[in-house]
Amino acid sequence: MRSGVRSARNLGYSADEILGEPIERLLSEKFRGNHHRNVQQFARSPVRSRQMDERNRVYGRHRDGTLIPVEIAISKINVSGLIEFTAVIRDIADRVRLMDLLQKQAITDELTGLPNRREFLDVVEAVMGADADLSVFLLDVDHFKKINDSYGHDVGDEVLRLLSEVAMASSRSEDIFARWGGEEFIAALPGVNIEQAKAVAEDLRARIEQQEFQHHWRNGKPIPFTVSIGVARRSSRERNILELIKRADQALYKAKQTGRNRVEVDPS
Ligand SMILES: Nc1nc2c(ncn2[C@@H]2O[C@H](COP(=O)(O)OP(=O)(O)OP(=O)(O)O)[C@@H](O)[C@H]2O)c(=O)[nH]1
Repeated sequence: MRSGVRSARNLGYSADEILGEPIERLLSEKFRGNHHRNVQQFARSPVRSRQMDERNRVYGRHRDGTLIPVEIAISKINVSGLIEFTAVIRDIADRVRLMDLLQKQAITDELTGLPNRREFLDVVEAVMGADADLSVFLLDVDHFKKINDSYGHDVGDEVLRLLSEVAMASSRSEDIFARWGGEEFIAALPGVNIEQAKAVAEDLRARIEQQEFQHHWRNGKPIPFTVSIGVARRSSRERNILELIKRADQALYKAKQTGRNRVEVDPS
């Protein structure tokens, strides 16, 4: 099919350059193959207009070769038995960028860059169906209020960021580590039994106590802090992530009650 393109400035062409060229030239390879069939289908269907937008992202090919997300509104009219098509192609790169950003912000904790509570629950619920081992731990900074009160809120924030870096550096790619809220963090360890989970938590607790990491405080002086951790393993057939977290929380409570800077395991 020859195009009657009037203007394709957003794809890098002037009207003179593109008028009469095959419209496939403006499509990415992925859509080129199916283009002819799609047009035929649309021509035969009773539908008179269609809109393709970011829900089923379509990409146009810019003259310089880059792909640009576009929205295409296509409609047809019957002119004395001849079907004519009109397509309006709109560059939606800015809109797509904004939507991607908003989507990312909705699932990310701003301070640490970790997944937030909602994202953690969504991701872990997806792996809850598997029958393999799954353990979680809840981690809480000890006397964090005192850190804020003694050094200021900014330093408190820095402690939270540092903690998330240390925990992320020691976690595996399949682990899900997230900010649960405030000074509480949570980890899901797929394929890990309770003894292994306890060892992972104990290792992290000890690394933090011994300050085995690089500091970047303003005056170079480390701020000593410790954490308490509660660990629980999914019992057989347990499918409710909140029940599992509740048991980890009870273990955490016990760790706090029995002196802090400890790892406690849920007995069930
Ligand atoms: N700097 C900073 N502080 C926070 C943030 N979120 C929560 N907090 C503070 O964390 C503190 C938590 O205090 P508490 O719940 O009393 O717990 P704690 O002082 O850590 O005591 P224990 O948990 O019993 O060891 C509060 O003072 C909150 O204001 C944050 O994002 N940044």
